[in-house]
Amino acid sequence: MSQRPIVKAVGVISGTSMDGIDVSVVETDGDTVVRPGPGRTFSYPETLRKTLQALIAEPTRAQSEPLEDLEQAVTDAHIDAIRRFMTEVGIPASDVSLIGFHGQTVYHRPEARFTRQLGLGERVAAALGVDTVYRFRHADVASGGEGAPFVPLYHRALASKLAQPVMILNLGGVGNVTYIDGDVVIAFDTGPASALLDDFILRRRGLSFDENGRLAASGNADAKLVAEFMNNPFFDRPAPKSLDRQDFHARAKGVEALSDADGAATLAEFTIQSVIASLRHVPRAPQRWLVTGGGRRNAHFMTRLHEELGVAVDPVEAVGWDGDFLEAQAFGYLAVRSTLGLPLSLPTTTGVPHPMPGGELHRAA
Ligand SMILES: Nc1ncnc2c1ncn2[C@@H]1O[C@H](COP(=O)(O)OP(=O)(O)OP(=O)(O)O)[C@@H](O)[C@H]1O
Ligand SMILES: CC(=O)N[C@H]1[C@@H]2OC[C@@H](O2)[C@@H](O)[C@@H]1O[C@H](C)C(=O)O
Repeated sequence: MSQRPIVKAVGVISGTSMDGIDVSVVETDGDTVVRPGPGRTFSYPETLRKTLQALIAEPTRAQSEPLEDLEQAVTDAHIDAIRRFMTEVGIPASDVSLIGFHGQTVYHRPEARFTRQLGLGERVAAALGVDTVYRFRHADVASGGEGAPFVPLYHRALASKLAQPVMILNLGGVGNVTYIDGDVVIAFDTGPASALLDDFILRRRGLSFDENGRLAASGNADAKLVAEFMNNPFFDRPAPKSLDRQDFHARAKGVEALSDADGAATLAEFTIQSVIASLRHVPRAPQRWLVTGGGRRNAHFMTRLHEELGVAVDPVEAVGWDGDFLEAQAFGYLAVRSTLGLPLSLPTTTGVPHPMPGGELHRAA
């Protein structure tokens, strides 16, 4: 039995896809007890989303401009999302002990000990009257860690009763895996998930993603180009390792010569092969993969993964989790861990020298 009190924490994140602000809630002791609640996604105002998309395409600006107005606007969009969430699911602020506020990643360069998430924790705490934890990744990066992925300890808590080893795969803008086998937790970013494909479909068709992977499934992947993409030292680099959303964009230009369908098929295959390459960095091949993030809705990804891996590949809903809100819940869970001084990351999840606490707490008053 856990000795720690169980509290209600709201977690909020906008991922690298910038497709919306995800808010969810978890009741937890910050350790082994995790009871996920409902979640909601709220879109950024269109102009704000466009501003952010333009910003991440210009790494020098994302790295060094002060971006004060933008950071306020991003924060206010999150505050609005949390307010709407609490109203819609009927949880008053007075019932919430803590908010875990991830913010919006706009630039991530752990090798330079730098990661940037736009978001003002003190503004959230003051506006909502709830203690708020933010800046989750900073202590990790400052001590030489990758600063990502951070969801693995939440995966571990959720997966404690599943047959192991099990692999949890998040297909967001960037892909990441968590390998869990008892006390062994190995995590790392795998490569692009939907980011390259999303940007390609937007350029070619004016659509924000390839619904159900239909276009990719209708084309033929260019094997030579896929092999070229995969001929990248990143895939042999031992874990832990992490990526910026834009890391593969410059190298993926070869698809421009292809038709819409073949280009989509080629980029999708790059994602699949980069996921398969993750097996190079785990001790045993898991007999089950659980897929979370928006990419689990891409039927072409799921079919190809199953064909290549030859084992069960299921959306996380197969074990009762909600693949739209695991990341939001994770930052609620990590906020509680932060206030307890418990580690948020491990040498095997981010490469930190020792299990690393982190996050900064802003009191509501
Ligand atoms: N029905 C669908 N068919 C195909 N792809 C989909 C579908 N629904 C969502 N996606 C993909 O999922 C992406 C969003 O996934 P998700 O919300 O998990 O990303 P994120 O959390 O922003 O990213 P990250 O985990 O990298 O921070 C979309 O950009 C889209 O490419
Ligand atoms: C720096 C950053 O925001 N990284 C994201 C991104 O999106 C997926 C992958 O790359 C993962 O490493 C991370 O997000 C999740 C929430 C994580 O930290 O686990």
